[in-house]
Amino acid sequence: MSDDDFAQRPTALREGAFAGKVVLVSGGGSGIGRAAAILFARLWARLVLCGRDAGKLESAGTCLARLGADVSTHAMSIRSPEAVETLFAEVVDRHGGLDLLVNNAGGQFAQASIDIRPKGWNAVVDTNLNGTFYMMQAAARHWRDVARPGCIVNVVAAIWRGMPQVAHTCAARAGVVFLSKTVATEWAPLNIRVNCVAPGTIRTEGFGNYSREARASFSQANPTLRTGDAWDIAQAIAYLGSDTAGFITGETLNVDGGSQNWGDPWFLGRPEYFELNYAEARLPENLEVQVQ
Ligand SMILES: CCCCC/C=C/C(=O)SCCNC(=O)CCNC(=O)[C@H](O)C(C)(C)COP(=O)(O)OP(=O)(O)OC[C@H]1O[C@@H](n2cnc3c(N)ncnc32)[C@H](O)[C@@H]1OP(=O)(O)O
Ligand SMILES: NC(=O)C1=CN([C@@H]2O[C@H](COP(=O)(O)OP(=O)(O)OC[C@H]3O[C@@H](n4cnc5c(N)ncnc54)[C@H](OP(=O)(O)O)[C@@H]3O)[C@@H](O)[C@H]2O)C=CC1
Repeated sequence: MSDDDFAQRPTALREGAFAGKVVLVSGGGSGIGRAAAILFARLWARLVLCGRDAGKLESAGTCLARLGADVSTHAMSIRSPEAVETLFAEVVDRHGGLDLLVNNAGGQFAQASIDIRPKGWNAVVDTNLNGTFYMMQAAARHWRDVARPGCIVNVVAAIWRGMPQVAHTCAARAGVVFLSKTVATEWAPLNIRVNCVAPGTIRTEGFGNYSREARASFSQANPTLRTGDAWDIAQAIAYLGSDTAGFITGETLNVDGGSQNWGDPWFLGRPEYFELNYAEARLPENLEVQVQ
């Protein structure tokens, strides 16, 4: 996976689908956000990238400019409501408005929930839930004030069976899913659609935060027995953000290789209690059968 690869991969979306549209991608300097930004550039969007690391943003901005996009980059943290307000003022000033917000910034660290300290819990919830809300609210206020339609796509996670060893992010992402369902209704009169994309295990720079053992479990965490890549998620984001999805709101699209049905990621490695050992597993007496 590389910028060059994403610049050429086939896409189901129509060339020019985002012509004249301004798309803001948070966390656009790396991984899923960067792949999505490349896809939007190929669909002729004008791009705004934000994240904390100015170097990552600059590198992504250079790549997008090479693809012909009009792009601005903004180093800031979505955890600061003031920084979010400033970002939106800069976007309006520089691009004249916004059409699509992609809330992709986020992350977590692996720890057993019994050990998570308040500062760590708050860091994760503040980023993934509160930061996402500040961005959504700022976008909605903008669209309300200028009486223009808008669209939001939030990147969450496939949390549907819980996420052992990352309880903080599971709680925050569940919050975003139900926040999205709620405002999809509240903001429908403003002509704003709100949807989520729930990735399963997606091979990105973010994997570097996890041990080798954890990463090995990620590729075994769904019935396809492989990880997805950032392009899988980028395309889902662009679809939900496009006019083609104009009748979809309050929805969550899972792009997870079927992880809702089978397989578990273990962020710190699988605890002994959950090790599978069919050879030594004993059935209750009345279920023992003779195998020929
Ligand atoms: C559905 C299946 C999913 C499968 C796989 C998923 C993969 C991904 O999501 S990959 C992409 C994600 N990218 C990341 O996760 C980025 C890595 N994480 C972070 O950037 C940060 O940890 C953060 C955003 C979650 C927190 O940011 P920040 O406020 O900068 O946090 P601090 O580093 O200052 O730490 C605050 C506090 O948090 C606790 N803590 C942080 N890291 C750890 C750790 N590795 N282990 C334990 N605790 C940690 C700790 O309490 C920190 O306070 P201090 O002790 O005072 O440092
Ligand atoms: N890869 C996977 O398997 C999965 C990923 N996800 C989620 O998808 C999203 C993208 O992850 P991915 O691309 O894999 O990993 P990355 O770590 O590459 O992306 C996370 C991005 O979020 C940005 N970010 C983090 N905190 C903040 C903040 N406070 N303010 C602004 N930007 C911030 C980072 O930028 P910077 O460092 O510049 O701040 C970074 O670009 C994340 O929300 C992630 O948790 C969900 C499920 C699975």
